[in-house]
Amino acid sequence: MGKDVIVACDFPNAEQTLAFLDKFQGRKPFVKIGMELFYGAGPDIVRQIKARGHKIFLDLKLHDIPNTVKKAMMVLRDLDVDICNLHAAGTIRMMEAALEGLTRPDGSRPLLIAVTQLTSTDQESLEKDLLIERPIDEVVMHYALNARKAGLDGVVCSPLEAGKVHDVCGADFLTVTPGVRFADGDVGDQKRVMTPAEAKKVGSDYIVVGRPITAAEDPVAAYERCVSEFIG
Ligand SMILES: O=C(O)c1cc(=O)[nH]c(=O)n1[C@@H]1O[C@H](COP(=O)(O)O)[C@@H](O)[C@H]1O
Repeated sequence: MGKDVIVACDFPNAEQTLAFLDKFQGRKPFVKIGMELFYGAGPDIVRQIKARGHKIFLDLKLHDIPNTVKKAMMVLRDLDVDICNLHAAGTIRMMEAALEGLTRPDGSRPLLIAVTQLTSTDQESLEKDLLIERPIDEVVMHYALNARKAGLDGVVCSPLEAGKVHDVCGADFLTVTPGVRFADGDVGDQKRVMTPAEAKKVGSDYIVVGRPITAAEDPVAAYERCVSEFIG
């Protein structure tokens, strides 16, 4: 899979999501289904969006004991999505168990990536709330290396860390990067942000963009702007 813009469809139900996707007419953006939509609409929304021809990143950020994560992944593998994720903080063993669960009997599986540190976390909250007294990019690299050791395909991180993750883990280790904002846009609750053009320069493989597209007056124009800045 090449570089792409993934649209975070953070809506509470199927109706709003499908009405949003209808605006794109012939185009089929790569879609992220996160907790809000999955909990609101259930697994059927994955099948519906897949049937419309979109690639899907199912962002449920699993984080539990290895056995529970493995069994949950065995359920998710039948949804036939393109990318799944979990929290790297769940340990290397948990990530290995997830990979076992996600692998189908014929050996095929969706890509699996691990969240390193959420893009809403900054150095201050890392130290004060999480009691991790290390530079945030060092923590991200450590978690990325753990994900690679477990056999995962890449990580979710800020575009600020994408270049270094590639240096440390290899050029083909995927960097899927939310925390993307236009230069003239609202940052909201994101802390570690870059523009789509900056994310391109530092070598992010995918950018994940939600509100700058979904809350725009013209979402299709906002999506096109992301594509032209990030892919050119
Ligand atoms: O795993 C994710 O997708 C994710 C990880 C992370 O560190 N930060 C992050 O923002 N996300 C998701 O990326 C999307 C970003 O949305 P916006 O902030 O609206 O662009 C949301 O759906 C988040 O759940």
